[in-house]
Amino acid sequence: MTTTSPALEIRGLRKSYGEKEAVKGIDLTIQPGEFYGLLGPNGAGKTTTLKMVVGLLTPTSGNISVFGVDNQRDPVAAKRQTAWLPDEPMLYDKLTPLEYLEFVAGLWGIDARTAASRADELLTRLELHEHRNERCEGFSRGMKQKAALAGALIHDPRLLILDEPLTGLDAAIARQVKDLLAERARAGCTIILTTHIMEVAERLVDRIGIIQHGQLLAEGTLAELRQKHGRDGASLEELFLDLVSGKAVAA
Ligand SMILES: Nc1ncnc2c1ncn2[C@@H]1O[C@H](COP(=O)(O)OP(=O)(O)OP(=O)(O)O)[C@@H](O)[C@H]1O
Repeated sequence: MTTTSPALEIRGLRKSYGEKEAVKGIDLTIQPGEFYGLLGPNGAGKTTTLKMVVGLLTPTSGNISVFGVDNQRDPVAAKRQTAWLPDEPMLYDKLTPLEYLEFVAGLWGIDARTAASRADELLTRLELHEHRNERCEGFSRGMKQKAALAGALIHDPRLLILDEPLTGLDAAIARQVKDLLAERARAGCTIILTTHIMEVAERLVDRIGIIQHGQLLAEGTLAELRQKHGRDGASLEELFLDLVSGKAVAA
């Protein structure tokens, strides 16, 4: 591992489920501190790609390095630096958020004092502090999502990967989550998220990758995407729809 390594480097990544090839040779480099949005239609291969990055799926071929650590050669070291928030996070419903965070911190081997202070900070930041001793089973979807996000952040990961983190959240909770992510990004955390909400990608992320049929169709900042595709002033939604429908030529 070196300090100059990209936060994430993917080379020639492929994944087949039986006969079906879901990811067809993706190359992607994300630099430390970048906030990256992965967009694509349903079934494009976003979740499959990210699950390979976090070590939940084994690639059919290709390489993935997290801060210079090959995630197949040294999966534990790669995972230590990474957090994964799936689209349907699993919480232990019988635990309170505080117990859940203590439990997750314990899995990472974080000492009790550090865990308690991080849990306190995260629960306060996400406005869950007053519910810290209530069981998660009575929580709304948004509260559960926030507790799961706190769990993902408890080991202070350098790379945070979130699959559809804002789906199904009301406006107030979505704002809290977006603000926390923007804050983490400003503090230097590398963040990758998938979303179908174009406004989120447009406002929150630095760089966008569009995946379709298991391949990276286009990549860049919004300004770069507009320029590359000759669509001055176009919204991300317009660009996205033109690219995936083939009206704009991918570059
Ligand atoms: N466990 C699995 N077994 C077989 N096929 C799968 C499996 N998981 C995903 N697929 C298929 O692989 C392709 C890519 O799926 P994936 O979930 O990665 O897409 P996605 O871009 O995340 O989609 P969405 O936006 O709908 O979440 C799809 O055709 C999907 O049906």
